[in-house]
Amino acid sequence: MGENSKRQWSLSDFEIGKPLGKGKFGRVYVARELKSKFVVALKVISKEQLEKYRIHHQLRREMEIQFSLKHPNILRMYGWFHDSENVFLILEYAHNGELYKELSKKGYFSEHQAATYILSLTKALAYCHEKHVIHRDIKPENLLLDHEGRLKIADFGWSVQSRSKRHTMCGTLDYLAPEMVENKAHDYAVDNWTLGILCYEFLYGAPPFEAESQVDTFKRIMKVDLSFPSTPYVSSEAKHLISRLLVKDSARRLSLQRIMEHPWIIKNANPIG
Ligand SMILES: O=C(O)Cn1ncc2ncnc(NCCc3cnc(NC(=O)Nc4cccc(Cl)c4)s3)c21
Repeated sequence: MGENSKRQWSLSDFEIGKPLGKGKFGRVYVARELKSKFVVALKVISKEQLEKYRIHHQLRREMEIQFSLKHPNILRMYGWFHDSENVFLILEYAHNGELYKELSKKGYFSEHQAATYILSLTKALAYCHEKHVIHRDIKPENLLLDHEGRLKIADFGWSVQSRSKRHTMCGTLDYLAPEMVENKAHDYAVDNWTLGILCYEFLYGAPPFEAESQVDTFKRIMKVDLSFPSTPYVSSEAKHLISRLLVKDSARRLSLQRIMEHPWIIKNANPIG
């Protein structure tokens, strides 16, 4: 598929399979490219919705970003095409679906599994930051698993698309760093904060500042009101890493490089996760 990514695609090049899921702006199907038999995910986005919500520029920005990113832990976008009604994104197929379904099923992950996912995310974010791409909206809904269970950031380019089924209809605050919640200019370090949130959620099954109302979540984030339940058992190294990421002063959060070298990651993560 890679060598053809420049050619003009059309729907007749594909055999459409089962629907994978539906977002607010369209559905995703498994599809097979007829000549190469290559299996992809095809995201169908209605042009009417793009116009209605005036988000075609966001889609274009996402496409530019996704085309320049090639990393084992970032879901590939191989190409796109359109017809009179829809825009179609030709995406890498993540056979094992959404990570958060795996998290809901298991309740919480082992330290080995959590550390492996955090290491994959950290490597993907370090790659994005090298390419000056920040804040890729990393929450469990935007994380997919390939056929080998390898984590893929499937960034939807913006939060509304994130189908946050597990929270109230509008985007959840749980993953937002203080400077974002306060709507301050944010920099790369917001992703480091979110890694702390995800590490906590992978190990305990819920994000650290979850609360009944958005106002209470906001207060807990601004206070960095962090506490560790006594169960499930979590090692002190894991708690140390989380405490070094959920730091209000963005300049004092552990850098991506230091996360990769942290004892908990070195001890627990599968290096080829
Ligand atoms: O389908 C599922 O529920 C889960 N699932 N399961 C397996 C699987 N394998 C691959 N992809 C999946 N899902 C699509 C992932 C996306 C990546 N990039 C996107 N970009 C986007 O939607 N952009 C976009 C849309 C509408 C407006 C605008 Cl402005 C931008 S969607 C998969």
